[in-house]
Amino acid sequence: MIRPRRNRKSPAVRDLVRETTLSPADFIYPLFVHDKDTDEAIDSMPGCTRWSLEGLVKEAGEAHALGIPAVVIFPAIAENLKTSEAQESYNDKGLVPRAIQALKSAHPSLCVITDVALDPYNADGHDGLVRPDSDGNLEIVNDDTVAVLCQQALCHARAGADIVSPSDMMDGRVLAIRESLDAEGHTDVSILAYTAKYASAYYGPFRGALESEPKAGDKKTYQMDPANVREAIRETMMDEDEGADMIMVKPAGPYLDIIAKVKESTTLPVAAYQVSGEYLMIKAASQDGWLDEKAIVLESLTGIKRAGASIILTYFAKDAARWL
Ligand SMILES: NCC(=O)CCC(=O)O
Ligand SMILES: [Mg+2]
Repeated sequence: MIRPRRNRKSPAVRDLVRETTLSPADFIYPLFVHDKDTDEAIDSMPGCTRWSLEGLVKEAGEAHALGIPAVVIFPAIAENLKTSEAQESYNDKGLVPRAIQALKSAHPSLCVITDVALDPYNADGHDGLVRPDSDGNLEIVNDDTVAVLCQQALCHARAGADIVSPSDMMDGRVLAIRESLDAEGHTDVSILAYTAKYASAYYGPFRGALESEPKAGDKKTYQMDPANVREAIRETMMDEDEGADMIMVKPAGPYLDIIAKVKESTTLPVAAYQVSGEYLMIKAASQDGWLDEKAIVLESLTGIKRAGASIILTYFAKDAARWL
């Protein structure tokens, strides 16, 4: 008789036949930073912190020592620096360039990734510039935003970023950023594109962390409709053509089918972002022992990797690296 259970009979046999293995080397650790001397717990994301520069460097060092190769930094920008044109997003003396420099000088082998989008800097809380159209309705404009994103990517590259990661979902930004970087000699700076970023309710806790909730409207004219999968393939083909080095699907857990299909349609490395709402659901359910946090975290990350993501952005990166 054919008995599949023979391949499950002992830990040793299960180790031999396992198809998916998680490793700390799969993780990108998202870290929040603010321009204050103290570290602050984030109410909307229990267990996460808005770090001072000093705290950021220490936390990133601990993660790197556990085998995590990369961090991505998200800045909480002071309210008085937010403007309608988001000029602070390309200030060479701004918080992000200083964070990049501090991280790279303390941990030269750590891969430092930056978020390229305007929402932390934009008085309107949108990823792009908000302008009235001819009828007076507010519009998130594409091409003028891309010009600012190029300035922002250059600012990060000058400060020493290894990878810039546009999360804005404007059309044409990957090519424009690639050309801007190359023209200034940053030919080795990579682009990790948020290729299939969905207009998701799972981002709620993150916007609390950065106080970057859109002031008016939603993000549905630029982020993707959760109902669509073929459109993700179209976005993938475009970002590959435009010169992306890696592509990303976001969120991760509720979008495993997207990860799998995107993986089949590209030869680029595929990343997936286990976002703040996914994090919070596991945290909340584990707090009173309703779920076993460690088991759930490792199972959710294994599922994301099995679906096809070889790179996972997760707020659990440091815990998971410790557990593995
Ligand atoms: N551009 C980064 C994000 O929007 C993160 C969303 C989340 O973790 O919910
Ligand atoms: Mg696109």
